[in-house]
Amino acid sequence: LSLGSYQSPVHSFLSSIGSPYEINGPGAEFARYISSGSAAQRLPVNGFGLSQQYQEQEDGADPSFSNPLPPVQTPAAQTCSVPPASCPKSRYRSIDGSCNNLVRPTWGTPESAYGRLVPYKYGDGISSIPRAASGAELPNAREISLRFFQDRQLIDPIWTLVTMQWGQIITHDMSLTAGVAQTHKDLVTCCNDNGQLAPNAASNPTCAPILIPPNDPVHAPQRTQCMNFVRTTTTLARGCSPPNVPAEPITTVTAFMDMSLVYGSTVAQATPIRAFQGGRLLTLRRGGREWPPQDPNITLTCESAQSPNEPCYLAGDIRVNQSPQLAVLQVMLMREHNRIADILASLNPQWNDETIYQEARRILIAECQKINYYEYLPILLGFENMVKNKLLYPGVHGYVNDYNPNVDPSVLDEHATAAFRHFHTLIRGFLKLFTEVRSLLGTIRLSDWFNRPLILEINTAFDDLARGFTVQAQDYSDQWWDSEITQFLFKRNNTFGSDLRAIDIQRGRDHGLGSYIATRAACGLPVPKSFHDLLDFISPENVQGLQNTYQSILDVDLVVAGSLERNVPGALAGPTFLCILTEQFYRTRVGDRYFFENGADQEIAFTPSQLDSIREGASLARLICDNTDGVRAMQLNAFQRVGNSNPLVSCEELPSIDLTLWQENNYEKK
Ligand code: HEM
Ligand SMILES: [Ca+2]
Repeated sequence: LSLGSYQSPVHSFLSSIGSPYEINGPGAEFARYISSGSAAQRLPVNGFGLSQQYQEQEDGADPSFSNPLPPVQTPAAQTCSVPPASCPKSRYRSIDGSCNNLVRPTWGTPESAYGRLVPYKYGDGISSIPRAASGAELPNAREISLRFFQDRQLIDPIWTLVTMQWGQIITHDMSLTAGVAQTHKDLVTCCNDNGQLAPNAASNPTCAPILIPPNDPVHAPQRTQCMNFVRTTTTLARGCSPPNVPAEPITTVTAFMDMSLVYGSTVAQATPIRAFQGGRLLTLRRGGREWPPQDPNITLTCESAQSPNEPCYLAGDIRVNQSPQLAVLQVMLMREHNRIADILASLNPQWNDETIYQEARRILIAECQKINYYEYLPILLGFENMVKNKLLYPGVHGYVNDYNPNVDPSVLDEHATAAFRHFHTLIRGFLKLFTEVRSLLGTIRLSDWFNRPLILEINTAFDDLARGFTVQAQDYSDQWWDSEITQFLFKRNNTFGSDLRAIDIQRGRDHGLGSYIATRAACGLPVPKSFHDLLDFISPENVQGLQNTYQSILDVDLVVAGSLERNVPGALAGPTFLCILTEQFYRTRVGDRYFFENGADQEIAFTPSQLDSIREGASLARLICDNTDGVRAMQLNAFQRVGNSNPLVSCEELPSIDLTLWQENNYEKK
C-alpha cells in the first residue's frame, strides 16, 4: 500500500465527529456545514497551523479557503537541542531520535520545545501565568478541582485497568516536562512539606504554588496554605529563544514512539542500563527473577523506600518507580527486550552485542507500535475515527508508506498538558491482586506505594498485579477523579498529599495553553460565544458551574472544559480532546521515518513476512504471558474484560511473533 497523498486528519476528523451530536447552540449552522460530507474537505482549518505545514503536499487543496482565524504567530523555531554535525545513514534509530528526520534532524529530540496548535497565552505575552480577560487572577486551580472533579467510583464496563496503565507507558514514551520532578519531590521548594509558602515563592520566577482556598474541606482545616508547583523550564529560561517571543516549555524525552522509556532518551541514560553482552539490558537477579538495575539515587528517586537496600529501579525513564503497575509494565518491557535478544543470539551466533541489542530494540519498538495503534489507541480514539483519519489500516498486508518528512513529530503541548492528561480520570485508587484462578488475593492502596517498587518483589505480587490489571476494570472516562490522586498524590508520610487535577490545570496555565474556545476554533469546531453555547458538548450543570467559576467565556481553561465534554460515541474523550489526540497520533505515526509499517527504505524496513508476523503475533496479552512466571492464561485482548467474545485462553494458544524470520539466512531471502 503506497500513499501518494494525504490530508491532515483534522479534515476528516471533523466529519467523523459532527454527526453524533445534537448541535443546538449558535454554532449549529457551522456544525452542519462541517459535518456534511465533502464540505468537510473545505474546512477553514488551515489558519491554525495544523494543515498549514503540510499544505505544499496537499492534493487538490482548495486555495480559496476563507479563513476566519488570525494567522498563527509561529513562535521562534529555536530549540535547545543541538543539531548533529551530520546524519549518517542508519538502519537503527538513534537513541535520542536525532536524524529520524533527515532534513530536520532535531525534530522529536529531547530538550526541544513541545509543538503547538494554538498560539501561547501568557499574562505578559512572554512567560507569566495568564490572567483573566478582565486582568484579574484566573480562578484557583484547587477550587476548580474540588468543584468539578470529585471522587465517584464509576467503572468502565468494557476496559480493564491495564488500559489506563498502558496509557501512562505511552505518555512516558512521548514527553516529560523539563525541570519538574513529576514523581518525587521537586528540587525547588515554592511550598514546603508542611504546606507553608516558601519565603521567596512570590519572587522566584519558577514558582507558581497552588494556593489552598479557604473552603477546602481537606486542606483548610489542616492550615495548609499551598501545594508545591514548580514551573516547567522553557527555551527562554535556557537562553535559547529571544526575550521578546513567547517562552516555549521544553520536553526532555524523545517524542517518537520508540520505547525511550525502556532504552533512555540520551546515550548517557542508555549506557548504564545495557549489559553490553548478548545485546541484553542489564538486570539484577533476585528470587530467581530478573529485575532492572538499582538506581544509585534511591533517596531521591524512591523517596518512600524505608531502607537503602529496597529495590529502586533504573530504566530509560526516571518515572519508572512512580506506581506499582507502571513498574510492572516497565519490568515486562525490559524482560521482553532480553527475551528477544536471547532468541536472536541463538539464531544468529555471528551477531555481536551491538547488532543483537539494536535488532531486539527494533522488534520491541515495532511490537509496541503495533499494540498502540491496533489494540490500545482505538479504545480511546475510536476505531472508525482512526481508520477514517489514516491512523491505522485494518487487515492490511505489506507496507504502509505514509511517512511524510514535512510532518513534525513533536508532542503537542495541547496533547501532553491537556488532552492526554484527561485520562488521569481512568486511574483507580486501589489495586487488586489476583491468583491464577482469578480469585482475589488482596488489594493495595495506591498512595501507600507511590515510588516504592518493593511491592513487586514480595512473594508472587508481580504476577498477581499483572493479573490484577487485566481483571480489574479501569475507572470510567468521566469527570470523576479518584481521591487517591486528588487528595493523596505522593503523600509520603504526610496525612494528605497533592492534587493531580489541580496540578494539570496549573500546568496548562504554566505552559500558556490557548483557551478552550481558541482550541475549539483551531479544531474547526463551533466557536462558543457565550457560556450558553457550551451546551453543545457540555452538560447544563457543568456549563452552569463554569459560568459560576469563570468571569468570561474567554477565560475558560482547555484542561477544564475539555474534560467536561461528553464523550464522542465510540471514544473516551469529547470532541475537542479527540481532535487533539487524533492530530497527535497522526503526526506520531507519519512523522516517524522508522514507523514499523513503513517500507519505503529497504535498509530500515522489516521484510513483508516479518511485518505480517509482528501484526499477527504482537499483543499485550502475549507480552504479559511471555514475561511473567505464574501467568499461564490470559484473555485474547488484555485491555478488555473477560467475556464470551474475549475468553481467557492458555498462554500457548495466543499468537506470537515468529522470531525465526530474523535468522539471517532466512532474513536475506526476504
Ligand atoms: C497511577 C497513575 C498516574 C499517576 C500517579 C500520574 C501522575 C502524573 C504526574 C505527577 C504528572 C506530572 C504533573 C505535573 O507536574 O505537571 C503527570 C503527567 C502526565 N500524565 Fe500522568 N499519572 C498517571 C497516569 C497517567 C495516565 C494513565 C495517563 C494517560 C493515559 C497520563 C498522562 C499524563 C501526561 C500526558 C502527562 C504530561 C507528561 C509531560 O509532558 O510531562 N498519566 N502524571
Ligand atoms: Ca520516545
